[in-house]
Amino acid sequence: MDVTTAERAKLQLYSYWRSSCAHRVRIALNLKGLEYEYKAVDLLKNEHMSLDFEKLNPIKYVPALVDGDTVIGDSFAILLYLEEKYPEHPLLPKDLKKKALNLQVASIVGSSIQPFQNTKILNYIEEKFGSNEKLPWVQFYINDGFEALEKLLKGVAGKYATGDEAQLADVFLAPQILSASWFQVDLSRFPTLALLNEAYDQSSAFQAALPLQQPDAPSSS
Ligand SMILES: N[C@@H](CCC(=O)N[C@@H](CS)C(=O)NCC(=O)O)C(=O)O
Repeated sequence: MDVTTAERAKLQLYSYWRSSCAHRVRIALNLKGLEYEYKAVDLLKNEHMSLDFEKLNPIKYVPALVDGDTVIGDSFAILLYLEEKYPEHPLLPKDLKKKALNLQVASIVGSSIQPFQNTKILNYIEEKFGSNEKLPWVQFYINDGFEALEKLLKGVAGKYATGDEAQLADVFLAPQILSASWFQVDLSRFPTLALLNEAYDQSSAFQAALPLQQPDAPSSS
């Protein structure tokens, strides 16, 4: 379905600058050339726990997307929605094998890496086992996931993860590789991922989605 410019103006993204899940959606919106209103949700002030935010996403996580009368919580659901409604710059290739690979990469990041580095779980680890256990915990899950991703993408990746266009896999990988650096993960162990990261650094759609470029990032407040 083609969508008019007036309808596009309705997009609102509830985001937190440092959230890797919101970062995914920002990249996709930029790749698709969709304008959106940035609605900052301060996780440090627990704004995601408010009753107002709960109406947007009952599980109380960012991101959430509002498109007219459609409200979607969860980055995966948002990305698949955007993909169907706004087909420009497709994130999923027609080739079934490549499509499955994109979904597999997205799922590894979204289900087998990122949930283990979430604030909620890190607070729990700290409370139960002490603050020293947090970093090795996160590093274990990132390294474990990155080993799988490296095996999957080695020899398959082009400029981007599954070819020469940025697709869903890249939308998930770029924020995860960035947050791995926050947790001092050594990317040189993963040469394919390191090369992809260089491509992300050179893309304006990826650059504009970076945490420090967001209106709620500390340097811009
Ligand atoms: N599966 C969800 C996960 C969302 C999620 O974990 N969001 C994080 C930021 S990346 C969050 O809101 N964390 C708040 C908390 O842990 O309390 C998605 O992909 O949107």
